[in-house]
Amino acid sequence: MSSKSFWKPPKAIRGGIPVCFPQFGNLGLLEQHGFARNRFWSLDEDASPLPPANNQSTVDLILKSTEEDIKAWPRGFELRLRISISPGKLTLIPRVRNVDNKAFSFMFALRNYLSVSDISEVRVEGLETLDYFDYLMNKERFTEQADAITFDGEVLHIYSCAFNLNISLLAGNRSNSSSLCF
Ligand SMILES: O=P(O)(O)OC[C@H]1O[C@@H](O)[C@H](O)[C@@H](O)[C@@H]1O
Repeated sequence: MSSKSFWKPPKAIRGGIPVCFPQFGNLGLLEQHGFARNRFWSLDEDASPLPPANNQSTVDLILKSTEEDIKAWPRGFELRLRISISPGKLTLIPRVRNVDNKAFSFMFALRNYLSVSDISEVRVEGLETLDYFDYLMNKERFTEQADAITFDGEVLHIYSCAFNLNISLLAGNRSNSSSLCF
């Protein structure tokens, strides 16, 4: 967590991996990025069986709709998050269960912060040819042309169809790189 982050409820702290649910950003009537990141989650006592452990430690968390949530968003849900850690790898597996008596749609995102020592040395690879909306340019749509994105100011792009991607964040040299798989 950055030393510049401070937590002043009801605003969420900026850092870690905020879980955006059931709304992303301000694309709805709820608070920014939905309420899930501002709730206390519980340990999931009823988690589905684990796949064979491969040198990894796992914790299962759950968030269930409360009466307060239902007033703002009238759907019955269970949101589960399995967090697994093994050497050099962090895996998060979210699952949403509808416990309502009707179908509902929702938005979900893991909006992770990454700590870098010098932003001018960072390159993000793996987004070439994807379409994106540039939120600093009136949400205009563009197609990514660059084989690597670098940063000399604020960048706020929302990429579409960024699934099954292996995005590399390179800071300085390749031995410092991280891969993000979606
Ligand atoms: O500060 P928050 O609520 O965690 O949001 C972080 C960012 O989330 C993005 O989705 C918004 O487009 C940004 O404007 C915002 O700064």
